[in-house]
Amino acid sequence: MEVRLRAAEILYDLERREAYLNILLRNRLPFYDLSLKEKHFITELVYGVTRWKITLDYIWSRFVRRDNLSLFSKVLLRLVVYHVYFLKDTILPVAVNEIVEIAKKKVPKEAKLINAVSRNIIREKNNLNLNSIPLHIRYGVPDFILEEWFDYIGRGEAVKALSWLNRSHNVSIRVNTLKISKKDLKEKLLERRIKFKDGNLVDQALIIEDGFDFERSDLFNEGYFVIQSEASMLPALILNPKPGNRVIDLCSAPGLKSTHLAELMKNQGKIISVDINKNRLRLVEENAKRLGISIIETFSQDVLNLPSSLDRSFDRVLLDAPCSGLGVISHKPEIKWRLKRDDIYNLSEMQVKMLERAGKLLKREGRMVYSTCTITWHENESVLLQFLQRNPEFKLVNFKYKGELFPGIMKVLPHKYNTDGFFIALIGYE
Ligand SMILES: C[S@@+](CC[C@H](N)C(=O)[O-])C[C@H]1O[C@@H](n2cnc3c(N)ncnc32)[C@H](O)[C@@H]1O
Repeated sequence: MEVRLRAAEILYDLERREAYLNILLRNRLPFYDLSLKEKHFITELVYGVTRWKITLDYIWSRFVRRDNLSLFSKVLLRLVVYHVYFLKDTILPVAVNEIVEIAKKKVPKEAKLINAVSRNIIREKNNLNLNSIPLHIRYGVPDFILEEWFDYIGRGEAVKALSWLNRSHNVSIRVNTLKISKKDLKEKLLERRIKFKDGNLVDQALIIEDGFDFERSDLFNEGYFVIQSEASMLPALILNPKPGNRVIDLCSAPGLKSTHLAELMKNQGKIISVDINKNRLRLVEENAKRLGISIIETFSQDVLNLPSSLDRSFDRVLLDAPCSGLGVISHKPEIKWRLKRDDIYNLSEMQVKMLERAGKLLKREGRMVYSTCTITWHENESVLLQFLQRNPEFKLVNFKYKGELFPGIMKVLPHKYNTDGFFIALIGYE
């Protein structure tokens, strides 16, 4: 019973405290007296239920008339539906009995109802008319996100992207070539019987194929790698800084891209890593230290309030803007339920202002990258268009990546490149 109880507690806290799923798991799993297999099952349950929340709610609520059910009971009913429709290898009566036992302990007044509803869900499981379910509920996203994606990338691509984003994928790492070669890191992984393969998109990336307690490993502590999706490695590669450059990374925490820039610069030159959040900026410092990087200087500041003394003084500017994060919902599925339609428009307005400030920092011959980890027109192309219209001295700069020519913009759709969704634009002076 403990596995399902822990999963229910995590799901309850995720919603009640607006917490983050990966952080809840990282903080709690090590303290459960459970096998690795059981911990994997907790992870599967909490990710699955969070991804499909809207679909699970749609199904159980057809059997419940009252609308004042406690959050914990809702979580338990989501778990029941998830077992019924999404898990192949479960003995349903055992799972449901356990969930009812949890209900008796945690929500005794609603336990009878949970029991009755669960039996009804199981009895009716083959009578669900898929065609009657609204599309966004079938694909497990809020309606406005599906509308946005149908408009932005077309129906076919949107459905493929969602199918990719609604699953778990192997984690990738970026080899820190300041400390170790890719070949030597591969040998060390092999010695530890950790399965991996080469990245799909980035030479410096390795994809880890089975469970590996990354942050507790000696290889991580030695600073041999960074945990980073391949898509997130592209902005630094496309910005292509040179050793000795003066670089500014405007929204830098926790420092994945700042440290990547430093590595590409062979730890020579200067990087100013700005972030509005002081606590998160500390993570940049910790990461730089672990990775053996000495050219990063952190600066806690709102991008919009950067002093004019910095203007026109950087060879490279990176604006990895705060965004709605819809490209990373495969590993942060809670994001999609917290986002509101207006958030996208508000973010877009802020991103345009940030990009205008960023442009002023660039030297005449310099290059700037605007990137987001999201898939919305308003936060990507629309921001660029507004910026270029208001600042005609700038243009998009064509670039090549792995032999392919990109017209200033690389739109990484997750299913096409088998990595997070990302948007990267390279900008320079006319
Ligand atoms: C997408 S994350 C950056 C990830 C980072 N580039 C990396 O690769 O590790 C966005 C960051 O922007 C910061 N941020 C948000 N608004 C800001 C502002 N007005 N000025 C500076 N930083 C800001 C947030 O604190 C957050 O750390």
